Amino acid sequence: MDALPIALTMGDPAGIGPEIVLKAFAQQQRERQKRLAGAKWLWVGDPEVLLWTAQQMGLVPPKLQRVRQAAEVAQVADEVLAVLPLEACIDRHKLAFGVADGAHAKAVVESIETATALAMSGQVGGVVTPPIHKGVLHAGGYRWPGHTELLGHCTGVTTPVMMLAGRGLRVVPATIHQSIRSVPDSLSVAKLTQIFSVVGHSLQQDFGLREPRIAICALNPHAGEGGAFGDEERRIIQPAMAALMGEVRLEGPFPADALFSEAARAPYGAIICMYHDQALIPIKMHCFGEATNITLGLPIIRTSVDHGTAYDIAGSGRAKHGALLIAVEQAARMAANRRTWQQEHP
Ligand SMILES: NC(=O)C1=CN([C@@H]2O[C@H](COP(=O)(O)OP(=O)(O)OC[C@H]3O[C@@H](n4cnc5c(N)ncnc54)[C@H](O)[C@@H]3O)[C@@H](O)[C@H]2O)C=CC1
Ligand SMILES: NCC(=O)COP(=O)(O)O
Repeated sequence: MDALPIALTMGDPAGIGPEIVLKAFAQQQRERQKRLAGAKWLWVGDPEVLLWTAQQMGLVPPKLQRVRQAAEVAQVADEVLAVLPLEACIDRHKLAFGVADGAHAKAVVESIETATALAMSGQVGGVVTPPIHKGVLHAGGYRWPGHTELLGHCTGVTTPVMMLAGRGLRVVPATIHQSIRSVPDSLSVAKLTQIFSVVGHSLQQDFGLREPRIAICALNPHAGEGGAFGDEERRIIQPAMAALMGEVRLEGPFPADALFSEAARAPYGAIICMYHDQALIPIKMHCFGEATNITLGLPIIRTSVDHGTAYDIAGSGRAKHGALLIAVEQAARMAANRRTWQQEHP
């Protein structure tokens, strides 16, 4: 068993996050012996949210034990969920499933910041984040569109990189939460070079691939067809690839529509895409509910589910929790891989 617990953040209290934590923790307990890492969980959030969710949904309320620091988790019994409460609270009398409420943003952000600080100081092995609602953060006055950008801020990393991985496919959007209109202007040689380098390093360090090959998607249809409709491939993507020649095995830029057949993608450890949907549509078609959202390039391990807050089904009991269990296992596996890598590359 990993000595360090995995921190789970609170996520959006009005979405399906608390429900999938309750269901996943119960399953994790039932299958404790066979589950990969067996790391203990530390839920960082307002305990009232879990109790309220269980009560509203008629679920057996979990046994919770409040702790003041991560080191206490080792003493918490296996069948009990350790909880690190926040300073900011959620008003359970105003909490309603499926309602985006900017008043929750402070606690949502504090949970992520606290868990990240625990990981930065080596008190937890990684951070797993149930979904947040980006509109809630925005309404609460926060400028980060999502976890990825907030985690970059908390860890002092200027280019945090999003990856979604599942059933043998790993995709990376080079641009994330921004308008499609703004995508071409925000691609630069420097930015892509940084992302390509982060992905190459992470495939070795976190995923244990020795000499990963990485496919790069073009931005334009048919990779611009020799400049007939778009020249970002020639002006930006190719020079970024050239800058890493001999360091990272990059191939492309390929027309994106041709890359996602099983045969085309088979040789690659990851496919780097130029914008959010170019990456996320194929992975969600491939294995929605089983993929993990991972932030690369951070000094800590962070994984998440591949889905959002699902307000449309929050409170109905229909939320599937499999992606959360997979995300926890992925975090534990990455932490182990990273430790091995660091021992071999002091
Ligand atoms: N990791 C994160 O924090 C993520 C947050 N989001 C945020 O979530 C909010 C809602 O996003 P949507 O685009 O509506 O995507 P969504 O993933 O929340 O929902 C899309 C569809 O999938 C269903 N679904 C999602 N998760 C499910 C589960 N575990 N079990 C059963 N059905 C499930 C929903 O009911 C809905 O029909 C947005 O604010 C978005 O930004 C979206 C993706 C990831
Ligand atoms: N579409 C993925 C997503 O929105 C998750 O973003 P993040 O909160 O992990 O940055």
